[in-house]
Amino acid sequence: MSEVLRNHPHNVLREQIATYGKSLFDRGLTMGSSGNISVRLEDGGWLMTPTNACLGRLDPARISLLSASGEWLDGDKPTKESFLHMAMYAERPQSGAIVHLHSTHSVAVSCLPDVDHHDCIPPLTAYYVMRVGKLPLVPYHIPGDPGLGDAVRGLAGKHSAVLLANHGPVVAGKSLEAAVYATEELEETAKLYLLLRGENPRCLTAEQIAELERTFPRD
Ligand SMILES: O=C(CO)COP(=O)(O)O
Ligand SMILES: [Zn+2]
Repeated sequence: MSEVLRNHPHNVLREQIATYGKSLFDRGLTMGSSGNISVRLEDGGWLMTPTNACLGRLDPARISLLSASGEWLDGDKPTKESFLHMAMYAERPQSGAIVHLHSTHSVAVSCLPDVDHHDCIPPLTAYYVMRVGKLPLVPYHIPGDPGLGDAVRGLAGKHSAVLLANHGPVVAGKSLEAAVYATEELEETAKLYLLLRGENPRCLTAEQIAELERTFPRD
């Protein structure tokens, strides 16, 4: 590899995507070749995980490079949900990274018949409110369906995270670290929600939520 390529600023981001992907996969937060990760670049393009890649075994050099218009420039063929990521970024100029997983408890919630489509998980803990907030449900689409982009477009301006019905979460963050933290918080709160179903848990009050939003504003 030439010195120019070795020192390319994208390389740090490529390594980060592979490191976080492995961490998520190793902890069972997504299985097989499910899930995808993207990071927005300064020139308006993106790095995205390749389609059918295992997040636990990403080769940084083969991560897909897309132009600002979504054209595949380099690396392996990008995720079939690149348009979904791009739709979310278009609504969220403040977001620098997006993580989509098939994390078990979040997927379980996405399959429940009686979830509130405007907000699938109640405000059980402070960190859930701080990192995720309200979580709308996106109606079921086949993976890779361009209709997913349209469905997300209407929601992503107001929400940094959405839950795809019978599928899984898509979570945006200021940085890749922030998107990963929010995805982890969502998964843990989905687990708590399932543990507490039928127990009539005490949720945070509107005042407690307002205090958190004042003290720890989400991007
Ligand atoms: O989770 C996935 C589809 O919903 C994975 O798809 P890709 O392998 O194309 O990224
Ligand atoms: Zn998926």
